[in-house]
Amino acid sequence: MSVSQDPCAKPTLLHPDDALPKLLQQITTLEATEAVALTDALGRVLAEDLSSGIEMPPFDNSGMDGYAYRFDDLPQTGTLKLIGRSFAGHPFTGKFEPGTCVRIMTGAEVPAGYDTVQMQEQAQADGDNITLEPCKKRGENVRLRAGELAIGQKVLTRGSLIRAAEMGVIATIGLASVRVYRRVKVAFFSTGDELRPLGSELQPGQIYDSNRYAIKGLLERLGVEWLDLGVIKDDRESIRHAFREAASVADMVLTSGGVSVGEADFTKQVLDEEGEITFWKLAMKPGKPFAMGHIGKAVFCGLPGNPVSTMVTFYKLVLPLLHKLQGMQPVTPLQLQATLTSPISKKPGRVEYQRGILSRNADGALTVCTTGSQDSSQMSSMHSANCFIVLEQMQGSVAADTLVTVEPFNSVLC
Ligand SMILES: Nc1nc2c(c(=O)[nH]1)N[C@H]1C(S)=C(S)[C@@H](COP(=O)(O)OP(=O)(O)OC[C@H]3O[C@@H](n4cnc5c(N)ncnc54)[C@H](O)[C@@H]3O)O[C@H]1N2
Ligand code: MOO
Repeated sequence: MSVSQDPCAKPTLLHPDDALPKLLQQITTLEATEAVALTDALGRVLAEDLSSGIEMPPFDNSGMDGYAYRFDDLPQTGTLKLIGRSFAGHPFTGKFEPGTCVRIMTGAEVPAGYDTVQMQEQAQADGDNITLEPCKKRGENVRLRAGELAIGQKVLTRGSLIRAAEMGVIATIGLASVRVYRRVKVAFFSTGDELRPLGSELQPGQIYDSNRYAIKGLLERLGVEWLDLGVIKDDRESIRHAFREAASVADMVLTSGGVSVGEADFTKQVLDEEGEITFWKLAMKPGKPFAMGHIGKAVFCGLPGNPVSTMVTFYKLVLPLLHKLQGMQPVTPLQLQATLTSPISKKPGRVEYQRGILSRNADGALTVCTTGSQDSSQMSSMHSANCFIVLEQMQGSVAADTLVTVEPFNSVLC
């Protein structure tokens, strides 16, 4: 039995994995950088390599609340004489003496001469006489000076996204400010005479403009600066005006709708006149009519109007472009294998990013099912998903119990 081909697939259309490097070649990272206080750096991209100017930890310190002692003094003695205390921020000021110990707290400096810490649960105190269960090895419960970082050791590289962990790393080495790339500016608008603002009453043939809100959500998650130009009528001059305004302020102009072949699909046509379309259509579903180019100094990305196509092309194509524009190191999506719990219907021809729900079954194995109808007009299929099920270009339908590739959503979509 012959398998019918996806009628939207053409042999000339590129696989998204082959298209992406070509799209990325058209992106030049922003040159401008700025110094920001660490408190304002979350979500920004580091524009410099960072090396540590200090040793971390800066002194030998205890990993437990207990007693610091010299390893060689036990087990011969068993009982040691307590001669002082070392608390975090209040080091012991006395001098080491053989056969003694010092009461010590977690993070407090291990005084010179002592090399091991026994936790207090393994100790018995009788006044100043401390009987310790000997530690198994020298250095137990001691965090050595420079054990984590030496002076000059690189801690973060240029292009790192500053998340909570990087905030912590930067603070660890004592930097109150860092140099980051300036924020990318993105202007976006929706096109379509059928689109109505939220809160208005729908007349026959009209729908609400949902894509602009999804795009705004994606851009906010990314931490870029954005300008929402609203809904633009399916009219050449209105679209032309919107393009000019967007390109005058933004590094990237994003549109939704009007990139297919319909008679009112003016986005691509106007951009052809005002700038240049350098790429159009690829072998992916949803998202085939994605267009890219430039207008003035701004990069142009034309997202297909079907709501799911808008979100998927943003996530799979625009996101890596924005990452490069803002200087971020490329991110390779995490892919896992999971067992499909119900069959999937697919025609060979395009790579499909079906919306999936990834979970673990009672045996702890990863399983996945689709969110139901995969029509690209149904935004709700994105809402209930937590991953894409990635089905390769020439693959046909997939039976239940087959292992499939899944890509869990990252924080931009979650
Ligand atoms: N003859 C062909 N028709 C279509 C093709 C094709 O190759 N040949 N491609 C189909 C594919 S695939 C897609 S995806 C869509 C993309 O079309 P456009 O980018 O031109 O988008 P529109 O025609 O303007 O709208 C498509 C669809 O999406 C709804 N829409 C548009 N904008 C919004 C919005 N902001 N919020 C909510 N919904 C929106 C619009 O009402 C349409 O239903 O073309 C196929 N057609
Ligand atoms: O690619 Mo369209 O995005 O199939 O709906």
